[in-house]
Amino acid sequence: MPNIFHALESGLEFIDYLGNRITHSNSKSELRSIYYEEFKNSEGKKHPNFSSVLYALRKFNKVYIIRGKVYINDRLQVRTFSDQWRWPRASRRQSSIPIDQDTAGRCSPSTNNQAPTQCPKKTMAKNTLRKMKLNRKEIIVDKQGIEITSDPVASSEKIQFTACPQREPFVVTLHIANKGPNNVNFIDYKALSRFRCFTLVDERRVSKACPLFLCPGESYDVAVHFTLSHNGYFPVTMYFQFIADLQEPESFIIIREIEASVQTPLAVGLRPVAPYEPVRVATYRPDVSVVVDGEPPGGSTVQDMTTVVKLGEYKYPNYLKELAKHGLENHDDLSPMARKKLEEVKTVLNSSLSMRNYARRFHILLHLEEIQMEVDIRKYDLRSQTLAKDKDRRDLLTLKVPGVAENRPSVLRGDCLRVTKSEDKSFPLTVYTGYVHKVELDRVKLGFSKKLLEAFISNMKFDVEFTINRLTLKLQHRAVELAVQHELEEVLFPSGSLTPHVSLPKLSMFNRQLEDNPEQCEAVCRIVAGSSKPAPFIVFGPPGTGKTITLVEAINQINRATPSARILACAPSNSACDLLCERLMMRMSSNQLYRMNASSREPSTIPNKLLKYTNWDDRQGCFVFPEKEILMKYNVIVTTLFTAGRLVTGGFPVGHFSHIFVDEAGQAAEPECVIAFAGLLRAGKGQLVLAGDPEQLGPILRSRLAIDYGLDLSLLERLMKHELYRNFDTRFVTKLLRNYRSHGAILKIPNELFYQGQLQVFADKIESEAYCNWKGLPQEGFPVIFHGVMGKDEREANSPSFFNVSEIEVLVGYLAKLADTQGKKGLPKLLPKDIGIITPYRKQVEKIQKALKSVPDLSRWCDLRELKVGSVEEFQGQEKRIIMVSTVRSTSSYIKMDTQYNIGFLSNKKRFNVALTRAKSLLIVIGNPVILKTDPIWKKFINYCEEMKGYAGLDFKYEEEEDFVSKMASLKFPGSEMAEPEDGAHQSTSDSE
Ligand SMILES: Nc1ncnc2c1ncn2[C@@H]1O[C@H](COP(=O)(O)OP(=O)(O)OP(=O)(O)O)[C@@H](O)[C@H]1O
Repeated sequence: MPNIFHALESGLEFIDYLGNRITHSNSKSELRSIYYEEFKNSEGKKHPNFSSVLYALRKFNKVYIIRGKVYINDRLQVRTFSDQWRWPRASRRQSSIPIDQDTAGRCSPSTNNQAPTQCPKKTMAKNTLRKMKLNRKEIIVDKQGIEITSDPVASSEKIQFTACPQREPFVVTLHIANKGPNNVNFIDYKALSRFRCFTLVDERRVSKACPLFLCPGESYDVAVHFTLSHNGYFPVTMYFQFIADLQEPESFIIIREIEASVQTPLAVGLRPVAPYEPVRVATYRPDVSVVVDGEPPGGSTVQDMTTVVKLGEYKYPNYLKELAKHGLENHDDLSPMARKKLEEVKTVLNSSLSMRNYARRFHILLHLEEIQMEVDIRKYDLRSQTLAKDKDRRDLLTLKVPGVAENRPSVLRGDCLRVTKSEDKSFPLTVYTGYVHKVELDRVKLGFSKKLLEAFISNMKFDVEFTINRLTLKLQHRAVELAVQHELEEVLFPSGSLTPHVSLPKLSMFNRQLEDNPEQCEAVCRIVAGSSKPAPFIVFGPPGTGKTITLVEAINQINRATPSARILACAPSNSACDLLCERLMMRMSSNQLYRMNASSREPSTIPNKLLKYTNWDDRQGCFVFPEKEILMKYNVIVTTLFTAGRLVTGGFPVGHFSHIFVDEAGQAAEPECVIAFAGLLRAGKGQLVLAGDPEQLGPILRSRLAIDYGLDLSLLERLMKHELYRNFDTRFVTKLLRNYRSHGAILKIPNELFYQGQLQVFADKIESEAYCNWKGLPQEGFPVIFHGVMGKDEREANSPSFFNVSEIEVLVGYLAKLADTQGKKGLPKLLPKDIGIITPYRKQVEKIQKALKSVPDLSRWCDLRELKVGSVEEFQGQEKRIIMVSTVRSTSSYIKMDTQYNIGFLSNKKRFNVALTRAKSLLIVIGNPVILKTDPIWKKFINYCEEMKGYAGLDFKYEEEEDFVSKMASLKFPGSEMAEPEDGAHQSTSDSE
């Protein structure tokens, strides 16, 4: 809150400044425009915002306001100026400048392209931005004799400078010279940027109210004083307006772009390795081809488990592709078959899900998803790519695929790519299929036929087509069919009528912590007793409420009570399965517990401590799938949902598993979840247990149609709408609400946003308050930091992924502080494994990992590899003492792209929820507040941090939206009216994708 006397002083100065332009009553919005456009930043002084000034003037009876009009109190003496700042000077030298008087009495030079007043300001502002981008070349050049040079000198059309964070101002001087033969009037200039990290200084205080007459040979300096105390990237576009010919009062514009970068030396090592150049997309080649098959990575898997239940092909009918193309609407282009089937398909999709339409409906939805996947994968095709011989294995070729680590495209070990020689114009065309042997950060290693390897010469160019892996789709198709065949109606659509009332056993818990939580204890007892059978039992609850712990306890109890019990424990992701395994291995030997990985998993991602429980055979250097009979001896098998399908294929008898658990069940689409039990579970005999939270990450799907007809609904979420579960009948469901993970301040916003404030804070005080007195906190006792950084989201070389160096610098600064303070003044000793860094883009992960290695302050930690850096998906179900989040985004026009590719934090509330609920004691979020605040959820979080004084970093105010819009709308640019653009937080005109 600015000092009221300071605001009053500014207010009086402003009234003085208005001089004879002030009338008895002025519209508030007009005064606001003049205040921001002309007065606030033109005197090298820090004036408060307009509202504070107006408030002070009213408070001291200098003005009063009635219906949006500001009335000057008659008793107030308005000083009138006649020095060089005011109109008299202008009129003295060039009285012939035509001045329009607008409704508020403001004077402005007439322009022919004055925007109509009825045009909404926001649209005008957006048009201005669009025009600036489109006409950049035209408006940046010197013209009509005016030349604008700068110190520092511009290179590549930009005035760029890099500074270390500093308190002293950095000055950019703009030298405006009239080198032409005619007089020119310098009538106005503005700095276009939302950020107030600078002040404008010019001796004569040029403005429309006070233009400057430049004779040939005359020049004038304008200085921009930057105050740069924070890391980041601060672009400012300087806008200069002139009138050349006094008879033809059309103004002309010249702009200059300034880019200030504030960096530490660390940033130098993280710079883009090469300018971003998007990969070129292939053009389509003829369909008729001869296919030469490559070498799959078969030698790297030992398959002792024979195939008993074959997986069908489940190809979609052609008519469905036609129907999908037209959004399941009738269309003239439809074939007679498609037209005939349209109603049938729509009837199935529009009817509510039941056992009668179960398989048919999911077949259609999965087909629609596949059709969309086929369309989407074509976007990644490449042309004229060079393959290279692999250094380690000469029988493999490597191909650069820049987005592969972010699943753009999704490529797994064992997948197949099709390549053709770029110059090959033969007919039919020869297509070589290459099998993926290894996926690395930005390249894949491929096994091709001998024929291609023999003909291969370096620098040979190829066109590449990616293909989709149908295995996961086929497994889902088979699962929904098996669910019907094995009559799982009471599992999928439980009536509750077959569920007997059972008495609950009295159990002493392995994990004594659970004994203090009646809900967890009851859930364990009910699962052990099978109280919901044949209906599934659901453990439901927000983050950190002990769902996984409850499942693990139940598994241990079953194992003790019934050693002959056979348990399958699944989750959608490898990381969630690893976590289950980690917690189970505390009480189970490697003879009892088996972690079965898919052969497509990259072996290096398996945590070391799990190795002896897994099917990775270090001696043979490959994954092993043992015989069914051997596997059936394990008490507990842990697999992902998809890999559970391998057990069905291997012929595990129906009913072998007495219990099937699915953790993080809200993350899987229903057919994916069904893979874990269809063909394995005998209804009535086996117990299915689901645990999850629909507010955390859900299924990722591509087809809009499939989503609209419900494929994105998890089985857990669907069942939770069912009467038995909705009313929390304790025989079927336990709702956990005690959060044992996090400090209350960390939970506050997710709790309000997603759980109606029902979550209760039960975290251990010593652990959760461990960082409340850390000296790195802006506010003692509040272990949440939002650190505002005005960074730049960059890309490099061919990679579509983003990174933000300024955010990494800030992040590393916090890490260094943490490393330095650990074990001191009551702080716990800290190890790299206690910290997690979440960021949505693979490139940022890579750059953070690089930065970690290069910072001397962090070298005291010997095993930095244990500091996990990854996406939200990799953190679902996990927790760390300290979580740092780098949001990366700093340009709003990319947000749509993030939504399209299912990455990024904005516009995905589930990702926000998971990321912000992983920390136990300290949460540090680093991001661009302007961009993030465009999202209501992030806005709430940042406002909360500001209110609680947990806000750090970028401390200068950015212009309020209304003021910025007014300023932009008032600018005059050449060029026709454009469609609405997207506005960015960076107002540099060169922002481009
Ligand atoms: N009854 C309890 N008493 C004390 N601590 C507990 C209790 N139950 C769970 N915890 C602890 O709470 C933390 C979160 O548990 P867990 O990972 O099982 O939660 P979750 O509900 O599965 O979380 P998420 O939804 O994020 O996957 C763990 O550190 C666990 O040890």
